[in-house]
This record gives sequence, structure tokens and C-alpha cells, in this order.
Amino acid sequence: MRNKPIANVNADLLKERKNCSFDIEELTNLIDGGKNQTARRREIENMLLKNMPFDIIPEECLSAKEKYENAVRKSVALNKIGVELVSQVTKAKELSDLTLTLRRVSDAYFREVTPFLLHLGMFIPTILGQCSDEQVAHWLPLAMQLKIIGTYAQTELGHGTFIRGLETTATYDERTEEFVLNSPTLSSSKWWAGGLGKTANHCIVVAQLYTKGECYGTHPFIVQIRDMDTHMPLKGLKVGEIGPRLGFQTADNGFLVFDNFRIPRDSLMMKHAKVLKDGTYVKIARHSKLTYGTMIFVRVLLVSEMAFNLSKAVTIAVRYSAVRRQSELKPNEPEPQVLDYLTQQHKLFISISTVYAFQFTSNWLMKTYHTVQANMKHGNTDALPELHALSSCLKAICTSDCSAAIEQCRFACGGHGYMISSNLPSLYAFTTATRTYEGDYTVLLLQTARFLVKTWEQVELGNAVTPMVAYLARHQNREAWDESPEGIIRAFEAIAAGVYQTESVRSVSFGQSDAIKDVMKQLSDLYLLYWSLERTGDLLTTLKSTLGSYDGRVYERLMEEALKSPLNQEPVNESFHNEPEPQVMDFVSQQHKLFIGIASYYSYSMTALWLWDILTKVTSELGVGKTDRLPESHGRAVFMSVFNSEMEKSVSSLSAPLQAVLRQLVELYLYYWTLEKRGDLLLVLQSTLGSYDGRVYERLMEEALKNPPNKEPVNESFHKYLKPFIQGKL
Ligand SMILES: CCCCCCCC/C=C\CCCCCCCCCC(=O)SCCNC(=O)CCNC(=O)[C@H](O)C(C)(C)COP(=O)(O)OP(=O)(O)OC[C@H]1O[C@@H](n2cnc3c(N)ncnc32)[C@H](O)[C@@H]1OP(=O)(O)O
Ligand SMILES: Cc1cc2nc3c(=O)[nH]c(=O)nc-3n(C[C@H](O)[C@H](O)[C@H](O)COP(=O)(O)OP(=O)(O)OC[C@H]3O[C@@H](n4cnc5c(N)ncnc54)[C@H](O)[C@@H]3O)c2cc1C
Repeated sequence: MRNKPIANVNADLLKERKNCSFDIEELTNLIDGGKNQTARRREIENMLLKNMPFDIIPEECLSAKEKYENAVRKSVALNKIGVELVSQVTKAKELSDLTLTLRRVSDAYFREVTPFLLHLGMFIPTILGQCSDEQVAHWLPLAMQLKIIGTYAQTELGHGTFIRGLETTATYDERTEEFVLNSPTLSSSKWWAGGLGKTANHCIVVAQLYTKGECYGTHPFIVQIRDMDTHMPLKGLKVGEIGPRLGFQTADNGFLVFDNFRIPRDSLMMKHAKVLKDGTYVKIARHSKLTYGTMIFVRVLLVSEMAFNLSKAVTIAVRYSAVRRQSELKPNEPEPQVLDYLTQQHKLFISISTVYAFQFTSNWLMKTYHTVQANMKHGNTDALPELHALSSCLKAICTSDCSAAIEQCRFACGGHGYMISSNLPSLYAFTTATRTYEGDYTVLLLQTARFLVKTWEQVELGNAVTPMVAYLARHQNREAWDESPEGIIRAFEAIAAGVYQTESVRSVSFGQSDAIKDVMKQLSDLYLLYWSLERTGDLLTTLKSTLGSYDGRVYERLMEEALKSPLNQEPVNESFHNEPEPQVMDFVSQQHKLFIGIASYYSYSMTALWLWDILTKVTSELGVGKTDRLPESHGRAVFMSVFNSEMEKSVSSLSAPLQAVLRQLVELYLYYWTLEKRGDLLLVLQSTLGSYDGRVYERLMEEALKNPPNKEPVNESFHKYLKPFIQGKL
């Protein structure tokens, strides 16, 4: 399909393509994983092109409800083809190749994401990773053939990061051999699960397991939540859509609240732990964190997801930069393509290199994941901590870098990059969420830091460590690395860079032509050089700090430095004899620090009262609490001039002494009431999270309940598309 020449191609793009130093098909094969995979991908693309319904009206022009219904319509058509293709597959490797190809190709049909994303990305993997063999035999075919639609509800209003703090309870009732699910508090409401709001009829629920009066910690349960025929929520639970969000608009992220909701005993996913009929708890897992397995899997998947999303963004930006011409550099000559500007290349090329860094690392990480899984099947969990640390840090870095790089791509496309139709805003909205979900950036980096510190302790004791962290032992020389946070981060970056370089060299070392090798080498060098320049500070071995020295001799060093001061070279300074010591208040620099703060404060307050609408706009974007830190001088200038002129207008016709007193009174009044009523001022934040009274969860739930999709218990797309599809009548 893509090989055919396309008519009316922009001349600049054609010229750029002609300049390519290597065979594009060869690189395509490398990216796909081989010639056969490229051919298979194209076959699937063609099949979808023939059978998939396209949007009649652009997705972004639809209402929220229409967007969701349109996404269901397309997902059902896509899944019909997917299920058919999956049924023809016999080998596990073919299945995983096919799933990934379908995932990639299907992206072309959604500006946002499919409501089935969690079904594929977490529901099926959790069945595979958390169910006993008998449970897999029951649930997997249903899920693979989409006879049931599932999601993964772990996060609650009150807790996402701290899983051990989840509040939903599953209490075993041995009389009926059932678990009773309850949401004891508002903050225990399940929140966020994709597809839960309207689409899913099953859900994996992570809850605190109680039996015989004991709590055994969080466990996953597979729970039916909607009637299979009517799709109505089952009695004993409240389920709905959480409301508009930055991206993921068609993923119907939902909430779920249980009120004595009963589920059979075997709803507990029993690969790692069981509850016997009489309520006895039996632990099977050799490692306490195996119930967190799906998260590791998705973190691994996300590295390749980021490579893919960034590859789309940078392809858009590079193509557009070849087409876009701007600024007359030489009179009467054509304006240059923006791609020719070095500054533009700086924005774009690092993204290209990052795509390959992520993709090579992702291939390697997935292989590592499968090796560790295979070992764990035989009871060996030794490599799990390292896999957790590795997947955590790579997930954190790649999601963060990816959304930042996509922003650069958007900047590189100027104003047009801000159009939804450019797809860059949607790519950004999708990827910036990945920095938070499946483990927040900071939290995951801290997990890795914890592992590195523990490894370091082993190195100190002279114990053997795994090859991936063996460099810690090599760098025991304090000049090269230290145990400060910077040192740990630097070490972690060394891992990522090392993998990229070795993997990219390995991947292109056979088969591939010299031209491809050259380009890959250049990209690899670019990535390494770019980051060593970006992180020059971290790479410097001397911290140049009295406080941060390795030996901790803080006070000695502070004293040594103090003694070097020129002022200490004479016992009595001559100013003792000649001039009185000034009050610090008299120093102009001190006045500058203090008075500008006071003046700014009044300016904001005045502007708040007299120009309420401007404040509302500015603060709703920046937050009242941040106005005193407004970075833009423009913003400051507006506040200052409004303050001055409005004040002058009010008092200018009065006598001078009265003006002075009134000004003081106004200042006092404003000062006093701004502090007293800061809660009211905060109302302009228009935020469920930033309300003065801190009733965050109540407000989130109130807003969710106002959400139009929750006005009807079952969306009509269920009757039109989902039900006929599930029942095989479509
Ligand atoms: C055929 C199928 C094919 C599928 C194809 C799919 C195609 C689809 C493509 C793409 C899919 C991607 C899209 C998916 C969309 C997902 C949408 C979002 C979903 C979600 O967000 S779900 C919710 C995710 N939630 C989180 O990630 C929560 C983050 N929090 C945690 O992970 C943990 O709570 C914590 C790690 C921060 C802390 O846990 P805690 O129990 O308190 O542990 P600690 O005290 O800190 O540490 C104790 C000890 O445990 C070790 N440890 C922690 N976690 C793990 C782990 N996961 N594995 C192993 N070990 C772990 C930790 O290191 C400590 O060890 P130590 O004591 O130091 O030795
Ligand atoms: C688009 C999207 C889709 C999602 N889909 C799902 C889903 O399908 N199923 C599901 O179960 N969940 C889902 N989630 C929830 C997601 O997994 C959580 O939001 C995520 O794990 C972060 O947890 P949190 O919201 O509790 O953040 P918090 O932990 O409250 O984070 C707030 C801040 O506190 C900091 N912080 C928290 N703990 C620490 C710590 N120990 N040390 C230092 N700093 C800390 C964080 O770094 C962050 O800056 C989704 C979220 C989003 C945005």
C-alpha cells in the first residue's frame, strides 16, 4: 500500500526523500522486526483500510457523548477483524506480534483512545498473570473473543500510588462461600479505570482481603459489574463516568462504589493466593509483590508505546518542516524550508534519535521481561527486584521525555501545530498522562533509587551484583561517582545510554547496509552527546560544595572556606575606625528585596478587587497562590499599571493629606481582607483539587455525577453496537 507512488506529493518533500542516504525499505524492515513482519503489517493495514469505517465528521468536532459513541462504533468494527485474525493464530509468538501490529495500526482510527484499551492492555494481561490455570481456561477465551469486556480498577479517589493504602474491602463469608465487596468511605471509591464508565461489563477490582477476621493485604478479584443482556449496573454497586479530562476523552474512565456487593469465592484471582471454602488463606507466591505483576508488564509495554507515539509526532513535524517555508533570508530568493534552520533541526533531530533509543531499549526490555517471567515459572524470583527497578526507571524517563519531545515537535510546527487536526495536541494529551498512570514519575524513580542504594550496600560489602549494576563496583572510585541523588540519577542514565548504544549496535550489526549503520551510529551518538550536554552538571565530579562533600566534613569545610575570606585577613576592618556599621535595612539591595515584594503584593490585591475578570482569567490559568511568582514581566507590568491607574482615578480629586490617609486605609483594608478572605479568592481557581476547604473527594464525586454520560444508565451505543457484537450478531 505505502510502496505505491502517490500523486501530487509536495516537491520539497520529494526532494528531501531523494536525498536520503539509505534504502527506506531496509529501515522499515528493521523497525518492523524483519521483512516478513513488514509484509504482514501491510497485509493487516490493507484489510483494515477496506473494512474499517472512517470518521464522517472529525472526531474533535463531536460532542463528548458523540465522541464516545463514535469510538465504540469504530472499536467494535476493529475488534471484529481483530478477533477473526486472532482465531487464526496458533503460536504464542504470532499472537503477540499480531496484537502489537493491531495495536499500532488501530491507532490510525482514533484521535483519542479506544474504550477497549484497558481490556487489551490490562484486563487480559491480568488474567494471564494473576489467575490459576483453571481460571485462565475459563476467563481467557471469553476475554480474547470479547464475549466479556473488562477493565482494571485499582486506583481509588484517595489512593493511586500507595497501593497498600487502598480501602476497598473484600470480606470472605464462609457461610455462603462469597466475598462481600464494600467501599467503606468516599475516598475508597474506585476512580479512573478506563472503559469502566460505560463500556465494561467486567472489572478487575483490587481490594483488601479479609478472612477469618484477618486482613491479608491487597488482592485482585474479577467481578461482573453489568448485566450481560441489559448492560444495567448490578444491584449493590454504583458506577459512572468520572468527567472531562485533558486526554483519554473516549476512554470512558469510570468510578465504582460497592455496597455489600457479593461475588463468588473463585472471583479471587488465585495464581498467587487462595482462600479455601472454609476461609483458610493459602499463600502460593514466592514473592510478596507478584500481585503487582500487571503493572510491571504495562510499564514495559509503555516504553515501546512512547517510541511509537514520539515517532508519529516527529514524523509529522519533520514532514511539515520540509514543506513549511518562512522568512526571506536573501532578497528575491525563495524563503528557506524551516527544516534548514539549525535551530529547527535542534528541536527535531533529538526526537528522532530518542525514538530509536526507546525502541531498541524497549525490544531489549521486553526480552528481559520474558526471561524473568520464564525463570519465575520455575520458582526463581531472584531477578524480579531488578526488573521492577529497571521497568520503573525506564517507564518514568521515557514517558517524561516523550511528552516533552512531543511538545518540541508541536513548537516546531508553529501555530498550526496547535490545531487538533495536526494530531500533535492529542499525542501530547495521551503521552503526558503516561507520566502519571501506571506509577507516577517521581514515585517510580524513587523505587529505582531504593534498588540502587541497596545494590550499593552490597557493593560496599564486596558482594556480587547483577551485570546491569556491576558498573557500581567498577566505579567505586569516588571521583567517578558518589551516592548523592545526582550520583544515583547519573548512574541510572548510564544504564539507559549503555543499553541503547549496545542494543543499537547489536541490532544493526548484521544484515543491514553500511548506510543504515552510519545513520544509526549518528543517531546513537547524537542521543549520547545531547544528554551528556543536557546533564553536564550531573556529570561533573566535583560538587563544589562545602555541604555536599563525600566525607561529610561539613563544619570543617565551612570553617576552612570562612578562613579564606579576604575579610578575615585583617583582625579589625578599617570601617570600625571610620564609619558606623549600617543597618541592613539601609542597603539598597535589601530594600529592593523587601519593597518590591510589598509593592507586588498590593498590585495583585488591587487588581484582584478592581479587575476581577482579569484576575479570574489569569488566576484560573496560573493559580492565585502563584501570582506572586508570575514569571513573565508582561504579567507584572499589567498588574502594576492597572494598580497605579485605578488607585489614582479613585483618589486624585481629594486633598493631598486625605489622599495619603485613604491610600493607607485602602492598603490596610486590602491587606487585611486579602489575608482574611484568601479562601474566597481561591474560589476563582475553579478547581475540584484546589478548593479552600479541601473537600477534594466530595467535589470530584459531585462533578462526576453532573457528567452528562451519567444521566443515562446505559448508553445507546450498547444496544446499537456492543450488544450485537458481544452476542455475535453484528
Ligand atoms: C495478549 C495481550 C497483549 C497485550 C497487548 C496490549 C496492547 C495495548 C497496548 C498498550 C497498553 C498500554 C496502555 C494501558 C493503559 C493503562 C492505563 C492506566 C492504568 C493504571 O494506571 S492502573 C494503576 C497503576 N497503579 C500504579 O502503578 C501504582 C503505583 N504504585 C506502586 O507500584 C506501588 O504501590 C509502589 C511500588 C509505589 C509501592 O508499593 P509498596 O507495596 O508500598 O512497596 P514498597 O514498600 O515501596 O516496597 C516494598 C518492596 O517491594 C518492592 N516492589 C514494589 N513494587 C514491586 C513490583 N511491582 N515488583 C516487584 N517488587 C516490587 C520494592 O522494590 C521493595 O523491595 P525491597 O523491600 O526494597 O527489596
Ligand atoms: C489517564 C489516566 C488513566 C488511568 N487509568 C487507570 C486505570 O485504568 N486503572 C487504575 O486503577 N488507575 C488508573 N489511573 C490512575 C493512575 O494509576 C494514578 O493516577 C497514578 O498511579 C498516580 O497515583 P495518584 O493519582 O494517587 O497520584 P499521587 O500519588 O496522589 O501523586 C500526587 C503527587 O504526590 C507525589 N507522591 C506520591 N507519593 C509519593 C512518595 N511516596 N514520595 C514522593 N512523592 C510522592 C507524586 O510524585 C505526585 O507529585 C489512571 C490515571 C490517568 C491519569
